[in-house]
Amino acid sequence: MAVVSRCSRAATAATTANATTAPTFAYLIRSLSPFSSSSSTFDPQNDLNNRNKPAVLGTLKRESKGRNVQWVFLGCPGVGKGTYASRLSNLLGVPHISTGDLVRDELASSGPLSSQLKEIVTQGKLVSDEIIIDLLSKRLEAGEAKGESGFILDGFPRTVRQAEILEGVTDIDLVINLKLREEALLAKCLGRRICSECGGNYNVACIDIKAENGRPGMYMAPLPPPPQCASKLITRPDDTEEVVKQRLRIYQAMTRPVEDFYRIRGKLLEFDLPGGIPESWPKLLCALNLEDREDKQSAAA
Ligand SMILES: Nc1ncnc2c1ncn2[C@@H]1O[C@H](COP(=O)(O)OP(=O)(O)O)[C@@H](O)[C@H]1O
Repeated sequence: MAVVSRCSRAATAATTANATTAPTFAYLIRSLSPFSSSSSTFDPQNDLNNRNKPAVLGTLKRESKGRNVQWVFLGCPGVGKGTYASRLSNLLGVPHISTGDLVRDELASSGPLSSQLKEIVTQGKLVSDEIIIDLLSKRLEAGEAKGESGFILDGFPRTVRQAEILEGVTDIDLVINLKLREEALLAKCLGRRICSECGGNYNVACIDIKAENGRPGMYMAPLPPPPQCASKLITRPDDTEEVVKQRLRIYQAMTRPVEDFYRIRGKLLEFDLPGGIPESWPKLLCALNLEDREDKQSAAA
């Protein structure tokens, strides 16, 4: 996909040349986390504000000029964080890092954490900050080794504590808060399907909310799999009605406050999804002052 930036702060960051922030960030997120061996008694205020933060952040902020984007996606389960984060990642050439995917990879690996994680995830609960930061640090370190720079985070931070840790180690440029009408969220989660072979994400739900009491209707077409994937579809074990409702409750309790965390720092971009990908993608690009030339060309063809 080709990208043209039209002058927002966010888009400017997107198109500037790469620099060397990623190594520092992966190292810092591990070393500043409350669980690193160098920090035995953690008090977020003391540790981040007084002890570690000023020195390392000074270095990081100097180095971060002219780097790739460092964005975060927030939003309820089923809103489409993965879909839009992945599209922006292709457009901007930065990695899309989903902590939900990291957890699922760890589960699939049958490593030492997997039985513990399985119980937490299938109950719709949050994994501990310790485990999630460890998984994220490893992913960032692997990315650094491949020369990655910048990121679009999806699913992290999910608690104010995670947001404080992240804010202590790097400058997040922008937090995109995706919002979708509540009646669509459950149906979207229940309609999610993954191809067990290629990992492609599809959705069999057809959302058709009629206009009512002055509220406009909303239509979201299904995203069907291509024929070669159709017989290999699986459903995430945590996408059952009971577990999705629990995840939505946990989002309200634990993640909603993260929106305020970024709102008061002037980093939150609220984006109400108007419908499915064909309506929402161009509007999201417009809100970000970005343009997807290839998408436009294929639409015009
Ligand atoms: N930042 C995080 N903190 C704690 N747990 C997480 C985090 N990210 C992912 N998880 C775990 O992985 C599960 C799946 O995450 P994700 O794919 O992002 O789901 P959702 O569709 O609910 O946004 C979560 O329900 C949670 O158990």
